[in-house]
Amino acid sequence: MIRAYAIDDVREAEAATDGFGEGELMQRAAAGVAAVAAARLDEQGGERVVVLVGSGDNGGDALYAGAELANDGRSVVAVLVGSSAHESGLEAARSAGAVVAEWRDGVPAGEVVAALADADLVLDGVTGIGGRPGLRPHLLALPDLIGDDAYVLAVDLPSGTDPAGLQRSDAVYADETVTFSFAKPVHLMPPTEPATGLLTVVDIGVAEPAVPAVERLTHADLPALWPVPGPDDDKYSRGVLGIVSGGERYTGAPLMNVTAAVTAGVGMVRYVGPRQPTDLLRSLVPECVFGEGRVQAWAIGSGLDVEHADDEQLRIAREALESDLPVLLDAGGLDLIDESRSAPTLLTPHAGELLRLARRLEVGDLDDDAVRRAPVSIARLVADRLDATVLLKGAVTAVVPPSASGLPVRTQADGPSWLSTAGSGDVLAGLAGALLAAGLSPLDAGSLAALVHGVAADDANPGGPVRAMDVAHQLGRTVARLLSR
Ligand SMILES: NC(=O)C1=CN([C@@H]2O[C@H](COP(=O)(O)OP(=O)(O)OC[C@H]3O[C@@H](n4cnc5c(N)ncnc54)[C@H](O)[C@@H]3O)[C@@H](O)[C@H]2O)[C@@H](O)CC1
Ligand SMILES: Nc1ncnc2c1ncn2[C@@H]1O[C@H](COP(=O)(O)OP(=O)(O)O)[C@@H](O)[C@H]1O
Repeated sequence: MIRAYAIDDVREAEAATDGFGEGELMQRAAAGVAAVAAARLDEQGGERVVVLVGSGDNGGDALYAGAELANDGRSVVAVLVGSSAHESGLEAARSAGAVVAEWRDGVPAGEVVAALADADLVLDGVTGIGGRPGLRPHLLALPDLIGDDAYVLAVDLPSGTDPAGLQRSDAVYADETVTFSFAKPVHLMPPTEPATGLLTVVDIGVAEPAVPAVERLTHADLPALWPVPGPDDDKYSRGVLGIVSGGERYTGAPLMNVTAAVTAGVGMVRYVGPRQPTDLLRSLVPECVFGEGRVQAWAIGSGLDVEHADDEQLRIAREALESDLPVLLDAGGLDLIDESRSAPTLLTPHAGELLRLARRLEVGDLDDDAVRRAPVSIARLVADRLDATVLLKGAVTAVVPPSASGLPVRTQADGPSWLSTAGSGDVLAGLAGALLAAGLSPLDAGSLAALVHGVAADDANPGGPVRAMDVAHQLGRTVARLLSR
């Protein structure tokens, strides 16, 4: 498990660390950054370094790291971009032979433009965990001034990104980010992770705070969470999943749901739907059984058009929502909920579905861009209103439990972009539903399903396009591979 901690808790942990007062932590941080920078320069055979220096301690780290690189004989230009700069760091960089330039406002001088264009490595120390989201107006041009061949190494976080990872903003996009002692939310959250690049954690001796704000499952977490059957299990004890999905119009969604659940090893699937998808399932997924019966969880809504749905589907879906069984609601099924349930509930919208749901629930005054700007915050508003866990799909999928649970957000970024293809959300719903039926909590079922779904997409066709049905067919082999690690 990768864990990231809220910024206030990070500050508290730093303040409680021995040596905090004497700037010792900054020296350790700078030494870690300099070591990574030197390694990357050696790998590329480069030696021209530009250090971007903001007004806070992040700029101090970058200056001391720049001083070490200059002492090692690299050519270093320190560009001061804030209203002030860390004094002793600046002194160290100057004494080591770094050239110091200023770009505090307006357009940069020619020497700054040339240094950025020619740099082999840009050390980004404009903002750290004390930064406000966004780049100052004069720095908006910065990303375009950095040469295409430069390796951008961010100190603690890519400048401009929201340290809490909640808001999307203008930012530097790094190839790699060196952070200290443990991850911060910015490195794992949907709007900010893409700017982080490779994440390298350097231990500077700060102890991990007690409670994480964000978690990420890794492959190594799967064996402890995956429901592996024992000799006393039968199909009922392993979990029966009821699926209400599809219709005469969307006949494919039930095929993806059911195939995914069956391939992932559910005890049994009972499908409820009209004639055509039922006939298709009878011939294509013979393991499936049909009609009502006892289940341990429901997955409702993939390819379900509530306005034109078959009466029996709607009746059973409504009864499921009133029951004390776990329910997953996907796609059209999200139209069926408007108040909290007493049983575990997992909602699996993509961004458009989340916006529609949030507007229907009137959780805030939301413009069209609201979910793109602050995805996890909107998911949280819905989670709190419905006392449900919201799994917001995307390149970085966030599984957001209600605040009252006290549980951290989980985010997963395991799938290739090839996974953004029609039907892949239906596969995820069947897979997560199978895990709910096996007794996992919405947070575990959602995050584990997102992990396996993403890894299976890559396993199905490494490095190339993948169709949703191939992801569904791959799930069992991927689970076996991860269990045998
Ligand atoms: N506190 C500690 O013990 C340690 C801190 N370290 C470093 O210190 C950093 C935190 O330092 P600070 O609290 O000074 O925070 P920052 O370095 O993020 O600087 C905050 C200052 O930057 C300016 N600023 C804020 N938002 C800005 C924006 N969007 N654009 C331009 N300038 C902006 C403001 O003047 C603000 O006061 C960490 O990220 C890490 O790099 C490390 O030295 C390790 C130890
Ligand atoms: N750029 C991306 N990289 C990786 N995975 C992605 C990306 N975009 C979307 N996904 C994943 O693809 C799936 C798409 O689901 P969804 O939009 O519901 O599709 P559908 O409704 O067609 O089944 C989700 O699991 C989502 O997390």
